[in-house]
Amino acid sequence: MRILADENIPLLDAFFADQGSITRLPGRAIDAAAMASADALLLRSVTRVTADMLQDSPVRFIGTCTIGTDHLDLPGLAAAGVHVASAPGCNARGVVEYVLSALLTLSERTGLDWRQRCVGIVGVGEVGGRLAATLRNLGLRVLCCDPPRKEQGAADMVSLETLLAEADIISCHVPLTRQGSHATWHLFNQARLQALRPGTWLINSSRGPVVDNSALNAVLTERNDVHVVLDVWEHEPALEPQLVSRCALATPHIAGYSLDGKLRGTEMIYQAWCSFNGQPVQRQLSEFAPTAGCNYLQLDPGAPADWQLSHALRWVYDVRDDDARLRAMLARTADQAAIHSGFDRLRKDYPLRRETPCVRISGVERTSAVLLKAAGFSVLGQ
Ligand SMILES: NC(=O)C1=CN([C@@H]2O[C@H](COP(=O)(O)OP(=O)(O)OC[C@H]3O[C@@H](n4cnc5c(N)ncnc54)[C@H](O)[C@@H]3O)[C@@H](O)[C@H]2O)C=CC1
Ligand SMILES: O=C(O)C(=O)[C@H](O)COP(=O)(O)O
Repeated sequence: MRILADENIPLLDAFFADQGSITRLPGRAIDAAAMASADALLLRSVTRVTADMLQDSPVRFIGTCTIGTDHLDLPGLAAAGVHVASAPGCNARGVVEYVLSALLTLSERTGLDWRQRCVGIVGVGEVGGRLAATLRNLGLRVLCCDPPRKEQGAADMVSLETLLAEADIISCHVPLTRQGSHATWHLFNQARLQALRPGTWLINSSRGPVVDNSALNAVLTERNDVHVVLDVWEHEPALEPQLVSRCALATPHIAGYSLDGKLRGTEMIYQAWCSFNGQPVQRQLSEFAPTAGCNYLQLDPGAPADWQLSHALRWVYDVRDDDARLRAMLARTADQAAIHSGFDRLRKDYPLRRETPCVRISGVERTSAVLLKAAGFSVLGQ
């Protein structure tokens, strides 16, 4: 069995070494020629695969260790008899922590308390659903917009127009789709961007083309009341430096880049591989990776509960660091080829980041403990 894999998949050998010979390539270098001599592909989000690209290839299994699948032509691959597996929800908690950190940062910069604002969530699946639950636990008013789920009977959904009219903060968690009645390509087009309420915070950590980037750039030229956070870009790894400079926070598609999320993605694809090949699952992530519950944060017991929450969220993940790294890269070059490689380098050399569930916090009062638990922390001794 010849396995062709993205070099950025962690624990490849631990899970797959005895399943065949593994060839590693940068994800963007995995092309039709490379696929022609592989039986299986293990990918992340940067490798596009269509049925046409596999015409000369024996590939029958594709596993993408990511939530998103828009890089794969799912109908074409299914028609060609290629089995595709993805990793739903693998890094959803990381994205939630990214959004919480962005809210905290915008709150500090604008002086507006994020916990007093109304949040509109567009796309209420693995990420959006967890974000909505966390924010509601923290006492925020949350509006949810998910027309496909509404059609399936989900209650309490609002239209996008209602959400645009009522939400102070909009966070986008839809898949990128280009066809069908709920296509999300340019869901945030010029008209909707212009219709944002004064002072709106708009966060996109789904896929770049969900927001029309050129329309956004134009709208931000006219309006400085809207605060935009972008983790994903319409033409990434290409970036429009002017748009970056107009964003309140700008990061290189790392919202879900917790170590836990990446490792979970590899394990889920290993499980799908075993199922596809009719073989038992013989390995588990816990054999190879440090388990949750290993980090401790000591908070000042006398500090106010809101401070404890902010401090703990910052300690888990601080979006300002990723924003600073992207801006520093852009300050060094205006050359697009260098920007492409700089963008990918920031992702490849991403610092270690662990998710909240592996954090235990000691030394807090009861009010703080309630708040911290609502945000997803386990609180020692409570
Ligand atoms: N920036 C990053 O690092 C990451 C980005 N993502 C992106 O986030 C997306 C969402 O992730 P999940 O929540 O796990 O996916 P999911 O599939 O669990 O949920 C997506 C939700 O969006 C809804 N939806 C589809 N079309 C819609 C529309 N037109 N308007 C409103 N809702 C619509 C679906 O019904 C579904 O409930 C992924 O597809 C991926 O592209 C995911 C993980 C990490
Ligand atoms: O899971 C997804 O969907 C994502 O967007 C991933 O976090 C992207 O990671 P890479 O595949 O680009 O490493």
